[in-house]
Amino acid sequence: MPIIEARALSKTFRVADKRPGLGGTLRHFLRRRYRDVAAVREVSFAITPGEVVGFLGPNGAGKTTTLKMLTGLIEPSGGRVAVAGCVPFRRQERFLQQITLVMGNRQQLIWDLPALDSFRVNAAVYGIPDRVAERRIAQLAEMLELGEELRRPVRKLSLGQRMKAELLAALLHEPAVLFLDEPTLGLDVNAQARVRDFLADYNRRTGATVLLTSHYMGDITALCRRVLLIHEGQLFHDGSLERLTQELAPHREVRLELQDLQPAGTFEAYGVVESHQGHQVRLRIPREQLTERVAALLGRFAVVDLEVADPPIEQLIGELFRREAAA
Ligand SMILES: Nc1ncnc2c1ncn2[C@@H]1O[C@H](COP(=O)(O)OP(=O)(O)OP(=O)(O)O)[C@@H](O)[C@H]1O
Repeated sequence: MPIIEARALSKTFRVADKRPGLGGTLRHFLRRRYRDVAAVREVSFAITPGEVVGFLGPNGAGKTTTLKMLTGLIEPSGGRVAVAGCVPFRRQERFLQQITLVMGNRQQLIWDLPALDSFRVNAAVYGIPDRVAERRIAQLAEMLELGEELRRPVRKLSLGQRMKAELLAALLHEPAVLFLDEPTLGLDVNAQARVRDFLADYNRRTGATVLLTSHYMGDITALCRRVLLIHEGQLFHDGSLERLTQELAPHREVRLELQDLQPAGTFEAYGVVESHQGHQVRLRIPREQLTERVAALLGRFAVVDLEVADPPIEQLIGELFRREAAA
């Protein structure tokens, strides 16, 4: 039984079609014109309990709008959606008790108070008894490596500490479903890694379901076996990141470090030469010919180092959408 299910889920926003300047404002005032923006178009997917799913797509693809429909913040224009057996937009208590939404660019903690005070407010809102709340705060604080910081006003915390405190606040009611929109936004590499480790650990310990958007591919590769890729409001891919990489890049990249210099043109027979400078060579080789070509390279040249990699997924997705836009 899926815990999140979307069927032909759609959202169209009606936006004012106003020309710039005073003239435009006056004209709009006298004769209002609107146009429809189809932010999400017939998106369908099902997520089973315990899955950690990445939600990818370029800016404006419709990720946040989808998350808002899944959490009941906005009403779908079409289709059906169910989360934890509830219709999100009804915002029933039973639903709110089972979900949480964390947005990297918004905060729910009270700026001038210590995070601990905000946690107590949250605990009261969710009807969590004091002793239970204290125990959960202690447990989550340990997992998140938070301590004395929680007694300082939130405004005095670093971005990374604040984000971890936000996560703690969002998880206090032990939701079964976590919707995370850019949870590592703006964090430095170390803080990103800590938030990531925490999420992986939390999922392992509690079996919570996670749907996560991130511009940092590192988050997605570290956490998600499955990814949904959305583009211009439509679902483009639903499956493993590996399969997405294979679909987008039917080749792999081979990087060689040679012992001896070789003349230009030497490697054209082995693949598409992306660069050849001094002892370093980068080749694109079709996946199905990889073993045979690498064996041939190793047989023919003195190779000091060899690395086989997939092209970066950001690059592949970027290329794909540029190709689509040009078509
Ligand atoms: N309240 C709104 N009113 C009108 N249009 C909106 C509204 N919210 C979103 N849109 C439009 O819907 C489309 C999808 O936006 P959305 O914020 O869901 O994208 P996103 O994938 O989350 O992008 P990003 O990665 O930049 O956050 C965009 O064209 C956006 O301008």
